[in-house]
Amino acid sequence: MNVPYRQYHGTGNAFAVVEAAALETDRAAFAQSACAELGVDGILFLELDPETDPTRVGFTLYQPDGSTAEMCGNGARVAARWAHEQTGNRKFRLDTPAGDRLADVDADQTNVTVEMGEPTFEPAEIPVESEGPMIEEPFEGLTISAVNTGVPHAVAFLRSVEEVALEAMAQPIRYADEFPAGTNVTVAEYVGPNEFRQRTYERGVEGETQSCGTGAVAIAAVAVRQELAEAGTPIEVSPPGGTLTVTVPTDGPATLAGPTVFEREGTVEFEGANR
Ligand SMILES: N[C@@H](CCC[C@H](N)C(=O)O)C(=O)O
Repeated sequence: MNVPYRQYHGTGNAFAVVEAAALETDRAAFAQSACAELGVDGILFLELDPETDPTRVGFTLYQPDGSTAEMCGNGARVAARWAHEQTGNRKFRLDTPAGDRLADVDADQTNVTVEMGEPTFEPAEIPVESEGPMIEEPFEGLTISAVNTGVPHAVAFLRSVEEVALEAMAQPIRYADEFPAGTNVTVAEYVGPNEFRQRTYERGVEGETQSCGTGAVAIAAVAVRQELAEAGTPIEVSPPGGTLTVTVPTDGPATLAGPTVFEREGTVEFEGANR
């Protein structure tokens, strides 16, 4: 069968959007082959419910290794952009495995802001095996803080993120027994007040991506907690693929904002059947 897709990226984090009804079975196998064929970091299966206000969008992300993730910051921004193109609306409620997330598409039709939920440092909610919040602890050669921003991140602040061998540094942490669900590994560099550089090794992609939205929020959440950035004010986080703006209030959900880009549309051949 041929599965239609539309491809986008959010600051370099690339996704193919497939309407949920187009493929209801064998999604893991489809994601494994389609991500490799299209060169994307995930397949977003999206389902619109135009009867609701704001319009509800069912959101499921399958990753290149066939796993699903509870949340994806850039994927959520791409999902809202796609939903805007389908409906003309600008406000959406994304129904993700991590919970409902409100998303707003700017009048420019490309910039999207998503509510990301409240970052948590509670070990059981990350999950990480630790007696208390894991903050600035020596772990597998880095000093890490563990936080869940919809998905788990181990965040390490470094003098510079540019030259480091990220995959080699990240893998022992990503697969450590202390993280029973695995973890994304994000390194951060302080550039100036409320400004950081980012690189992230992503679980599920099993490599570095050009951008990671939950990782940007994780950096901002740790920075606010460590008083390296100010709560409730815009924090600029720059992964290799662009710049994201994050806010982390003292109470309430963090937000993630940034550009989205439509790249192409087409069909992917798949040997499975839509049963
Ligand atoms: N790229 C995403 C994060 C996707 C999920 C992650 N790989 C995981 O398995 O936890 C983002 O923009 O947040």
